[in-house]
Amino acid sequence: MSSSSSNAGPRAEANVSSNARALRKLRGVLNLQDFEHRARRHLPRPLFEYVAGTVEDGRAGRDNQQALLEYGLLPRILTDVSGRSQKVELFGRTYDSPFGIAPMGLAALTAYRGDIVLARAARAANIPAVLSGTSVIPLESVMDEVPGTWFQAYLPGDSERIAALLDRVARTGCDTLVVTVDIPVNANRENNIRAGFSTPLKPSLRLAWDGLTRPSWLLGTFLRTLARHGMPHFENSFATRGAPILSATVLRDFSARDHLNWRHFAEIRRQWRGNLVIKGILHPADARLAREHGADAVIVSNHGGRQLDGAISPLRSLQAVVAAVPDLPVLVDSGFRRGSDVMVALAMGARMVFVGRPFNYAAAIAGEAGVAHAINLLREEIDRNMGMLGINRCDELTPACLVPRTVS
Ligand SMILES: Cc1cc2nc3c(=O)[nH]c(=O)nc-3n(C[C@H](O)[C@H](O)[C@H](O)COP(=O)(O)O)c2cc1C
Repeated sequence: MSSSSSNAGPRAEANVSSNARALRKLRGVLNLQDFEHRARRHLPRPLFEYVAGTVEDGRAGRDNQQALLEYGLLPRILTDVSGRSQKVELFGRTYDSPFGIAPMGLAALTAYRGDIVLARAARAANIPAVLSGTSVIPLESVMDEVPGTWFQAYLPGDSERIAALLDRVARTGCDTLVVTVDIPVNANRENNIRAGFSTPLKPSLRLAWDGLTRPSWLLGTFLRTLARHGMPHFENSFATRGAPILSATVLRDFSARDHLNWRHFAEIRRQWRGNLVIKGILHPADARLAREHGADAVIVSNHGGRQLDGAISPLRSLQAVVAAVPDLPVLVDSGFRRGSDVMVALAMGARMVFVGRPFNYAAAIAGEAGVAHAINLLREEIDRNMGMLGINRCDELTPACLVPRTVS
């Protein structure tokens, strides 16, 4: 018997038992919101607050929920919905659902190998996933393991450093670059300060206690990462490796993000040959400028309520953005949790919706099986809702499917 076949038994058994463990953790998780309660119990408080939190008074975050309540769906009946398909086409590729996984920094700190876990689950379900520029796994490793993953960059207003990073990204074979533009200055995340979260994390008794009281995260994510991959660093902010994630002294380099402007974007367009997406637009005029400067798609977003407090929900400007750039795919994120939420956005003209936090929690709680479960839940909700709305395809969703409602 070859050594590989003699190992297959124990390895297969280990996989079965880890799947069984994951399934146990997912029991009772019936929708995307359910992941949050589990994650609160699983993650150390500073990390949970970092993911869950918004900014200042949480107005932008609340408006993401409020705006969704202001639209109802108007079903048609007896239309024969037996041919339902939620596939959508984007950049010449057909995805199996009209949603994807938004970029989230430090995903490998909340879940073991989080960025890879998210990307693998997305690939298995044939939906897009975006690797954050604030990630701690080198983008080369992620792109090697999961080709087709998109990459998101936070760029400084510095042509040389932009060019060097884009060179690096292009060398990985990545075909879709997302440039996030709604973070010219650091947001006022008071909740992070209160919860003891900072980047880099500063070692302290409180942090140690927060970790010790979450042993499954401590052993299964943090210590496992340290043992197998060493101290995580910010790997993908620039062309070269950045600071370690746990450090008493090092400051993250945010330099010159406030210098970034359309001239840089034009340079990016000249250099980047793949699909170019601009993330963090709310104003229709900016969508028009994005198109004029060569963007291939825009993501209408208020960053999940994490940047400008008081910023409107992207849903409030979505239709105006679609009207401003009718020939460009318009994508959207911030606060979408239900299949019906996704459908409201599609009815307003979005091609695809991105979802953040719930996928992060799902990876933290149950790894790839957790993310697959989250994707399936949302996919099934969309499928059911298509049936009940009387449609077979996403492009049948139009403003005629929506009725504004007055919410007191
Ligand atoms: C923990 C966390 C980290 C994030 N990091 C990034 C990032 O590195 N780059 C980025 O463009 N957006 C980042 N975002 C914003 C998301 O891409 C997305 O816009 C937002 O989460 C969508 O809102 P939702 O979480 O309510 O679905 C982050 C969001 C969260 C929750």
